Amino acid sequence: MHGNAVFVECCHISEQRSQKNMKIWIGCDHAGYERKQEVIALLKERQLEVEDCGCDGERADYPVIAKAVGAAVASHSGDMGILICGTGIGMSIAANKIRGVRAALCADAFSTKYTRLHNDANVMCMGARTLGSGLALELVEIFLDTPFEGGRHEKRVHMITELEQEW
Ligand SMILES: O=C(CO)[C@H](O)[C@H](O)[C@H](O)COP(=O)(O)O
Repeated sequence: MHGNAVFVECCHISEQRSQKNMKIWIGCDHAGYERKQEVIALLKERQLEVEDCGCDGERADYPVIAKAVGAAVASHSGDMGILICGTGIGMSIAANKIRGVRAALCADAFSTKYTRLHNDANVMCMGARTLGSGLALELVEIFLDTPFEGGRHEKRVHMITELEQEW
């Protein structure tokens, strides 16, 4: 195999490996419970390791769940989080308060792809009352399958990390 092809192949294999080793931390409030069950089924179909941080269908306050998922993602480098509430907004506001979390509200394919490519988002937030099941599951696939592009975006993501130390 040509040197460059070997490199590309190795990157591909290591990407697959890191997907296999990666854990997905998932959580929802009462509004997102049913959608969360669908997303968990998809993740298991993809043989990903999933940790459910609640709730179990009972009424729940989204900051509590956002904290559980956000703290887990922030302390396990390479892992990712999925948070679902009514709109996804409360979850994203709360999760982004945690140092190391880059949570993105995902409601369309383009933004979902680019928040991985450009922002290296590590938590995706979705609204169960705003997105249908088909689109939500498609967005999960896009989020998981899109790598961070690096390059000029590295510096900007680093600047976000610096902001976390400053304020
Ligand atoms: O936080 C939210 C809005 O940003 C979520 O959509 C919650 O799920 C919503 O606020 C829950 O509302 P409910 O009337 O208590 O079901």
